[in-house]
Amino acid sequence: MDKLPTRNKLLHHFYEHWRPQLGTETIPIDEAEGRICAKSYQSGNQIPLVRSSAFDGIAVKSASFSDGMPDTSVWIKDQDFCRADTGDDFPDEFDTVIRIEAVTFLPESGVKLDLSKEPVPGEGVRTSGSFMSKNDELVKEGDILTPLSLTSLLAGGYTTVEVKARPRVVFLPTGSELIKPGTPLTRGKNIETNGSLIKMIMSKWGADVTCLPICYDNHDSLRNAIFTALDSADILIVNGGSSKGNEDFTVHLLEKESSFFTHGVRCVPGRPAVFSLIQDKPVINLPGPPAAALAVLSWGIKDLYYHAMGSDAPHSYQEVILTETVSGAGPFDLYQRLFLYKKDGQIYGKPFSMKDSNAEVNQYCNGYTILHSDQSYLAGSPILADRLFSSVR
Ligand SMILES: Nc1nc2c(c(=O)[nH]1)N[C@H]1C(S)=C(S)[C@@H](COP(=O)(O)OP(=O)(O)OC[C@H]3O[C@@H](n4cnc5c(N)ncnc54)[C@H](O)[C@@H]3O)O[C@H]1N2
Ligand code: MOO
Repeated sequence: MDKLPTRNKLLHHFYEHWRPQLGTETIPIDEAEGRICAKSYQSGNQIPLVRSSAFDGIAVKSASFSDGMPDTSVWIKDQDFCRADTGDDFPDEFDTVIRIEAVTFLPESGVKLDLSKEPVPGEGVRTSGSFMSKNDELVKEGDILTPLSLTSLLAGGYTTVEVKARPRVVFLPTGSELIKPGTPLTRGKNIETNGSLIKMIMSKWGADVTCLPICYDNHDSLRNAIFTALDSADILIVNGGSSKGNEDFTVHLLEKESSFFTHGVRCVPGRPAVFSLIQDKPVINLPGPPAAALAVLSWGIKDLYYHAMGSDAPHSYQEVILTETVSGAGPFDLYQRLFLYKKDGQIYGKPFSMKDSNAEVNQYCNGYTILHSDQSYLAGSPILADRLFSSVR
């Protein structure tokens, strides 16, 4: 068991053998939030192009102040000064801006300035390129595009952006005991729920997810289903049949058909997960139990999904206080589901235990942490948690 690779080693080893080959597409910037940028972009614009006022005020000639404070009561608008509000350009004969709060406009003409000292040339002026310079780097290949970085692209002169294609994820549930949701439960049957879990979570990452009909435990049908699925998949997830059961065909089939194959990870639940490559595409055998499927999805498939697009998986890590002591899982790391909640300004993580029903776990679980092998974690100690879906209340 100790020989099983850690999560990091497993993924690292997998990435050494896998060269993702996703295409790209060019889309409108307003539709690109969360997508992965396919190339670097530099600004085509210099903003402001010449200069602009840093605040609401009047633009003046600094030379007027070279011999001390001038008699501004005789100033003529648009000759000795002009209005220049925040972001405004102004004529070249002016070079300095005075805040409007220091200016009183006199009834006839002229102004009264309430200044403690003469303005320095260039004061109150944003210089050319001070907001954005031509050729400033805006985004890099592999960046996850955010509303902010996308506004930089707009300012830099772009209206579309080239992004990595959304990976096509195909989910193949296997197991003769499985029935479609909505089918009345009968003895020995179990409702297929992992497909919806994968679809809901991965769609949020931007994946294009297709869930196939349940494939019953039959070697030839499973083989057919896998190869048909590969025609339209960039990533294939085969669920169930990962362990040692009589009908656990998946693991053997993948071992036989793959160019790269690794079975097992030093983390529970999810220990018998398979990461393999067929036709240079990742084929993951996700263990059937829903807790195992969630664990492998969180640390493994998410990483791999973003790696396919040349990016790193985003996480919402946060230090929280563990509310109950948890002993680890011996030589295995433990994927510990948590209920994250806020009390008196502090965020806590309540670990679920084997005693908690699935209904209770699924009702409250909104995060997880991974506890290291051979360690106990005491109630009251800080741990690093990652959010799963909903925000913490
Ligand atoms: N003798 C041993 N038994 C088991 C071992 C072992 O080492 N020796 N490993 C255990 C571990 S750990 C895990 S994890 C599971 C792995 O199970 P499989 O991946 O082989 O999955 P199945 O046997 O097909 O199903 C297990 C369980 O999960 C339910 N399931 C399957 N698919 C779905 C789905 N899409 N949605 C909801 N639930 C699903 C299935 O009905 C079973 O109840 O093996 C242990 N056994
Ligand atoms: O690794 Mo398995 O039951 O512990 O998911």
